[in-house]
Amino acid sequence: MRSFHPSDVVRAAEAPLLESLPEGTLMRRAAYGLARVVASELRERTGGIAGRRVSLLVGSGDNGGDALWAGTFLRRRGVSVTALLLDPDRAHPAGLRALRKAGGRIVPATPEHLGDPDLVLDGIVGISGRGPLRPAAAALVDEITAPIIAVDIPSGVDPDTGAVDGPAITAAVTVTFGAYKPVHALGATRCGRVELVDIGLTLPEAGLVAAEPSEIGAIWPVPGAEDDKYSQGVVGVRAGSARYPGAGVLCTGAAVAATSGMVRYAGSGASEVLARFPEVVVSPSVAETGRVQAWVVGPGAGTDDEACANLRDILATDLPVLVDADGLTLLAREPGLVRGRSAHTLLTPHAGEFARLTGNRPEPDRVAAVRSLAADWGVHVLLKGRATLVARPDGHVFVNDAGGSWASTAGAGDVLAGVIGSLLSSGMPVDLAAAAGARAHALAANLAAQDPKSPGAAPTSASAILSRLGDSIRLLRTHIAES
Ligand SMILES: NC(=O)C1=CN([C@@H]2O[C@H](COP(=O)(O)OP(=O)(O)OC[C@H]3O[C@@H](n4cnc5c(N)ncnc54)[C@H](OP(=O)(O)O)[C@@H]3O)[C@@H](O)[C@H]2O)[C@@H](O)CC1
Ligand SMILES: Nc1ncnc2c1ncn2[C@@H]1O[C@H](COP(=O)(O)OP(=O)(O)O)[C@@H](O)[C@H]1O
Ligand SMILES: [K+]
Repeated sequence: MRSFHPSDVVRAAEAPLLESLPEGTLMRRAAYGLARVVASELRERTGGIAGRRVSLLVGSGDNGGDALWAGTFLRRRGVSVTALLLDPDRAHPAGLRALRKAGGRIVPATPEHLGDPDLVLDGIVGISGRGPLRPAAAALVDEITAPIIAVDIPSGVDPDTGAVDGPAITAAVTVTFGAYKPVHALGATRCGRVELVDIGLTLPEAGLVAAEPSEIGAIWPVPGAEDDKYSQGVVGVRAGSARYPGAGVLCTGAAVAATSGMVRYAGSGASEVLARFPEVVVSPSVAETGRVQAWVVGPGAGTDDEACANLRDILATDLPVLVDADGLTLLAREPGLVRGRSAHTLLTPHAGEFARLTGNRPEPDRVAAVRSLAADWGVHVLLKGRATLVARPDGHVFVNDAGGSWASTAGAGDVLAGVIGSLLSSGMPVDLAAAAGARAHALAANLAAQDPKSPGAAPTSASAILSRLGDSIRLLRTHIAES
């Protein structure tokens, strides 16, 4: 698992090292790692290091100190370094002395001093920064055309929530120290590639984690020698309606693709489902559906009296239940239906549905919001988006950065519900099923946007995502062999 630690935890972990090590050791350790990444980026992008130009944006805190020390190390490799000081009287004194001694140029932070660098280092603010870039920094950043390497975090992006509320850095690479911070998962589009430099911190267990592809590949259920269609879990899907038959087809098809057991469909879209997926066992109603080990209820299922009665009946079982879409709209009116269930419930809202359930949108602190709903209702919650979050009632959260936004298309959520439902029926713990499903779904969306015959990517659709699920699971499972 990759762990993400909030800034107060990182600061607390730094404290004993700051006490025990000679002054400046930790910063120079961080800056040395940073300089190595910058040097390799220079080589990769320009073919060399000596004689290349790097500009440093230097703020008033230790983040600026990191940039100044990295500039010092780069000078020793023949790089031409210019430090632009945003607050000259407060720039890190030791870093400033070292860079000056190493032959760096030190200038005020105005656009005319920006020059034409090969790379820019963002040392404006680190984990103590709050709010957007201030006007002088924002004006300078506006003029930059070179790729930016963010020091620790991209300045202007909240380190703990990834929220952006005004001008902020968009980095090609972020080099972070000691620990990944929440922003590196929650604000991935601002961070670019993230490199971690070990500075020797000892950290507590994290409350926000991401599963590695190999870990998901390793737990993905596949049939064994003793298995049959029932032993691997049967999922019941109550989705689709006369108005939205497609939701039933997409959700059921995704459940079929995700695992090898059996899928039962209950609802009025049975003939559409069968036409596309003849392996599904259909029945016209929930009551007439055979035994299942988990239920998915809600995608396109309507909000009429029958849909409501079905939701009640399904939630009255002692089986794990995933509630999505129309099911969430019904639940918002009657939250009591999930309280005190003997089995787990997973709610899978997008931001709008989240607001329907709680009265508030989840931003800007999406992790806190999803934790609070999960704890208050005693359920698991998957909050959709570019960074999908999965919260357990005990506050533990999985994050999955989709690595792209191709899944932002109608019906993609129906596919996600089917995948996770299938995993739930296999007996996988709810948080892992949700996290693994989100990962496979996001990967399938990225694959669907690509074409092996031509480079680049193009808009895709829910049907295409569904058709690439198998490839996505195969890819995740090949990571087991590689790791
Ligand atoms: N501790 C360690 O051992 C190690 C720490 N390390 C490094 O230190 C970094 C943390 O450094 P830090 O705590 O000095 O604060 P940092 O984030 O540089 O700047 C905050 C200052 O900026 C200001 N400011 C605030 N918001 C702003 C805004 N929006 N726009 C502009 N300015 C803003 C605010 O001052 P103000 O102007 O408000 O008085 C505040 O004082 C950390 O991320 C890592 O890079 C590494 O060297 C490893 C070892
Ligand atoms: N900007 C985005 N980047 C990446 N993934 C996204 C983005 N927006 C939505 N998604 C994903 O696409 C799916 C959309 O689900 P949902 O909103 O329920 O759509 P629908 O109801 O049309 O099926 C979810 O898996 C969500 O995480
Ligand atoms: K920074």
